[in-house]
This record gives sequence, structure tokens and C-alpha cells, in this order.
Amino acid sequence: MSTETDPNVILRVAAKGDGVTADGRHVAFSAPLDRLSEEGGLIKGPHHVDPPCQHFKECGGCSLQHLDHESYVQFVVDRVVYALEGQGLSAGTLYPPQISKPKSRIRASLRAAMMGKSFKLGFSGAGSHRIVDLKQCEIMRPELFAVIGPLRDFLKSVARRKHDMNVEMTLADQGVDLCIKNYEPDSLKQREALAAFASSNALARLSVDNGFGPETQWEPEPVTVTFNGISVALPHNSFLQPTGDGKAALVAAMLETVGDTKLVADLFAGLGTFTFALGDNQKVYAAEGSRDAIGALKMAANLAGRQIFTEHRDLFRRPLSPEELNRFGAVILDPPRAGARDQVAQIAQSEVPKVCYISCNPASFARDAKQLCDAGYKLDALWPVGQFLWSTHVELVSSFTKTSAG
Ligand SMILES: C[S@@+](CC[C@H](N)C(=O)[O-])C[C@H]1O[C@@H](n2cnc3c(N)ncnc32)[C@H](O)[C@@H]1O
Repeated sequence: MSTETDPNVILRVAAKGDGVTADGRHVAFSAPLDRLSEEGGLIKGPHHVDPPCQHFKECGGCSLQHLDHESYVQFVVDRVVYALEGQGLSAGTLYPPQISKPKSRIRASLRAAMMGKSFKLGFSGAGSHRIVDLKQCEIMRPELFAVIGPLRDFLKSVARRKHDMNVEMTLADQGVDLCIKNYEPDSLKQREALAAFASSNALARLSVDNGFGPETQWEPEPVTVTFNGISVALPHNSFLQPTGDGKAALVAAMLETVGDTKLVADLFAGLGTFTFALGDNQKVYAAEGSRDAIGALKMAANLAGRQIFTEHRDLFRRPLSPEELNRFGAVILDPPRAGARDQVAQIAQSEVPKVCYISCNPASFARDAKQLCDAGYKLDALWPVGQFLWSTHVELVSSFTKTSAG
């Protein structure tokens, strides 16, 4: 019997990370060509590797560490291709995916709490409310991981029973930017302890947020991120691409799509990952729903003397109309996970010749791509990107064109 028809062989990994047999059974933590024994156990095949992290299976951070590189790459490609196939679509050119390296993630959201007799700080457990007390992490940048031990000791000293805290960590130009949520120092002594913790760990910024928005406690110099040599202030809670190599891959694919188009719209622009990657000779209109983010983008553009026009705009409620869109030679859009159904409906009715859609959700992307293709756009090229190594989150860049006759 061939492996394709053998009902006990894992053939592929489904969107949620389970291996799937030829007869459609889902098997957690299995890899392609693993085999189910008569007794229902798993016999590891050539694509099943030893996971590098001691917290594997228990931690919700990475669920696919048991896949070798080849099968993880295939998983990333399949996620994108199957989502498109579900809408009856395919890309003219499908580029090989870019997969981020281990220990490259510049952002992490952790939880901390007293649990029973021990204090824990780490990611949420896989499919549970537990906290995995992080002793090792194969995805975070070492600068972030270095803060975990001291942070655990510090939070333990201020923790209250049955009181979860959340920790947001970001690696900025100046070092680690840390925000502790659901915590407020309630004495001068605690404020001093916070500052001492920030200082001794050389944090770039330390903020607390007890439900009324982040309050900065420590920021020796203004915290920034740099895009293409342009330094941009980093407001609290801003979106950033999660890895440096992933961001470079997204930007390279975007530049290939947009080329030297003179007038470009960057929708859902954030702090300007794509806006600032465009050349000095290109005029960019950047629209974004976060007032803080677009304010930071605008300030940086002005300081750099770039031809960038910004608008604080809710693109779900007030998408750009076809008349507004038709001024541009290219439109970049990088919406949140829900996609951009209404904005895409307007683009579909426009005559914009080039559309570069960057997505962090193949399913909403495929739905939106269908709208564009039904309206005469052609999906020329697609670049899958695996920035969330060993997770089921997959991103992509796509290039659509419409000729005026279309
Ligand atoms: C995936 S991020 C992309 C940001 C940026 N392009 C980047 O790569 O850094 C999506 C962005 O959409 C913004 N956003 C979310 N909802 C929005 C809305 N309704 N209108 C406009 N922008 C929105 C978010 O604030 C966020 O900056």
C-alpha cells in the first residue's frame, strides 16, 4: 500500500497543527510520514524531530516544534495554498516561503500569577488557563529572555494572590520596553522598587497599566524603533512586525510589487514599516486607525523631510472610495487578522493598477482576494512568510494587478 492511501500514515499537517491521516483522522503532535501503530501509538517518521524546548506540548507558544524544517515549510505553504483553493484561486507565481530563525521574536505577551504555592511567569499553556513558568524559550530574542528571571523575582515580590498580571515585552532601539498590566504600585516604596528594577536591568522603558492606559514609570530616553534608517517614536501598544528577518522579507516582496510607482497609498500603515521602506522619490499617503501610531509616523516623516501625507482614519467605517483610490499608482494594505472586506470592496471597484495585500490570516486574505479577482484583478504573485516560527500563524505578501481594460 502506498503511503498516500495507507490509513495509518500521517499525510499532512492541518491548519490548527494536527497531523491528518489519509482517512481523515487528526493526530496531535504528529508529523508527515509518522505512522499510527495497531495499538494507536505514534511511530515517528523521518520528518519528526526532537523539539528543542523543554516546555513543548505544555506551552501555547509553539505547537509545531516536532516538525523538521522541510515539513514546517510545507505547512506554511499549504496554509496559504489551501485557503486560496477554498475560494477557487491560485497565484501566478508562488515564491518559496521565508521562515524566521529561532530566537528572533522581538515581541512577547506573557502572564504572571501566584499559582498554588509558586509564582509563575510565562506564556499561557496550550489550550488551558495554566501559566508555563518559562525556563527556556527558543523563539524570543535573547535580550527579551534575559529579563524574564529578574522580572519573575520582582513580580513575585509585589504579587497578590489570585491576581493575574500580563506583561508585554518589545525590543526597541534602546532595549527592552516592558509594560506590566493589571498592576499598580500602591506605595512610594513600590514605585522606587519599580525604578530600581528598570535601572538594574537597563530597560528602555517600564510602564504599568491598571486598566486606565499605560503609565510610564521609567524611560531614560525616548523609546524608538527604526525603519529604513528613520527613527520613529514607539507609542505604547503599537503594532510591530514580530521579527527582523520576517519584516525584511515582507518589505522586499512589497518593494517588488510596488516598484518605483510615484504615488502610493499605504493603508493600515501602523508606524510606517512599509511607508518608510519606499524611496525618497515616491510620494506616500499613509492611513491608520491608531491616533498614536499615525502621529508618530507623521512626526518622523516630517523630521526626515519625506513626502508622506498622513491621515488618522478608521478604514473599516470609512474606507477609501474608488475616486480617492484612483489617484494612486499602487495601494499597499496590511489589515488586522479580520482582513479588510469593506476597503477591498472599494479597491475592487477602482482602477488602481497595483495592489500589494499583506496579510496575517490566510483565510480572511483568501476571502478578500476573491473579491479582487472577481472584479478583474489578477493574483500575480504570492510570498508566504512564517514569522511565528513553529506556530500555526502564517503571513503572506501578495501582488495583484489590473489592466485598464480589466
Ligand atoms: C497588521 S498591522 C500593520 C501595521 C503596519 N503596516 C506594519 O506592518 O507595521 C494592522 C494595523 O491596522 C491598524 N488598524 C486596525 N483597525 C483599523 C481600522 N479600522 N482602520 C485603520 N487602521 C486600523 C492597527 O492599528 C495596525 O497598525
